Amino acid sequence: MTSFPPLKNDLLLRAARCEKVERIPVWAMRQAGRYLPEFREVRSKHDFFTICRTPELACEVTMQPLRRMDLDAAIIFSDILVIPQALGMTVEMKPGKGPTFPGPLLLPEDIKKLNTTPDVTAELGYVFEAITLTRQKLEGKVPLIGFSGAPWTLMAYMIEGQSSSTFSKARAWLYKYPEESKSLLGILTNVIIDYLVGQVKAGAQLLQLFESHAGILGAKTFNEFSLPYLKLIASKVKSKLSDAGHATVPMTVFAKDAHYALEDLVNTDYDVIGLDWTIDPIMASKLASSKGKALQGNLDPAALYGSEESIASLTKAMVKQFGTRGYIANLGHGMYPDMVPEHLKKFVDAVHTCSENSEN
Ligand SMILES: Cc1c2[nH]c(c1CCC(=O)O)Cc1[nH]c(c(CCC(=O)O)c1C)Cc1[nH]c(c(CCC(=O)O)c1C)Cc1[nH]c(c(CCC(=O)O)c1C)C2
Repeated sequence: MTSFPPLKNDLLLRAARCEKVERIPVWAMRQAGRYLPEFREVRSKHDFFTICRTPELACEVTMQPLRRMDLDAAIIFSDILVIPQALGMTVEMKPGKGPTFPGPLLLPEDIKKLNTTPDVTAELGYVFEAITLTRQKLEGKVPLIGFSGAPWTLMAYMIEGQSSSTFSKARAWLYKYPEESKSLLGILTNVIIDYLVGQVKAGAQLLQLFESHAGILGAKTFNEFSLPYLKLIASKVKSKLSDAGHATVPMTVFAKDAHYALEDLVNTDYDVIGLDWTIDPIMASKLASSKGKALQGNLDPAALYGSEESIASLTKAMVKQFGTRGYIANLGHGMYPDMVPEHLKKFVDAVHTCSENSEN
């Protein structure tokens, strides 16, 4: 096992375990990326997936936001779509269009064309290397978050072939081919489990699952095609790490727009439930605290388009609603590319100022 510099700021990990904190930890989804001029500079010289596949470049862009603001976590620079690539699919990142699959899954027979049991270290070892390098480079400043897309969200892109407001092709599979859909979700689940275990062994200190397209499912389809796989991932990642004699790490599930599933998610093995901005903090806090779960979120990212004064007052109001125990401040979704870094800094500073010395 690689040894790393000791962690100097463990606020995120303590909050994730609902332990006492001196102040509330804060980070932002998509904190590394296109809204930062220094990222655009790197991106102007390299293809998106080349950055992901080159540990020095991935490490550099992971560190960029930390140089600008007092974030309490780093998140490894990568993308959820590296898993479809590991299964043998081609994914291109087209500027202005986002991810594109030239050969999406059209019919269940296409599943047979996938490499359904990839050697995760051979295919995704570059992510593990980037994590190990970044842990060294962080020098224990803050914890490093690893992540993966959740099975349904990955399946949605693999069938749709690109982003979509309805993902109607992917949703059609759930009704036309329910059994084949479950078999694809099972294939993805197995790969995700090994991928996340590998990330922890490489140095990730918390794991986040992005079920970014939970909102296009309903309560019934979520219960059938998302929740069972999310549950399996949390329990298996933890048991596999324990069986390997490795310490487990806290796990966060972010099922965007799955307001209908909050109670179910609180009853899983995830330690932290990520909330989008449509969820009422007080209602969510009552649910989560009764089960000893932490919450993460949930300022509307669009609030960062407002004035610095309004960012500070909205942040203060949000922190007051969530309380200080078992809470990680974040946005309710990722940064948008046209945002100004100074406004994210204002959000981060506002969390610090209004939560310092909070005792509970
Ligand atoms: C965690 C993460 C992701 N992508 C990137 C990161 C690392 C950066 C960070 O968080 O700091 C870099 C990351 N990923 C991408 C970019 C921009 C690409 C470029 O530079 O051209 C960056 C910086 C490309 C990408 N990749 C994806 C999209 C969204 C497409 C859609 O709207 O449907 C896009 C635009 C898929 C994707 N990728 C990711 C998600 C889950 C989070 C979310 O819901 O936003 C999703 C859905 C996760």
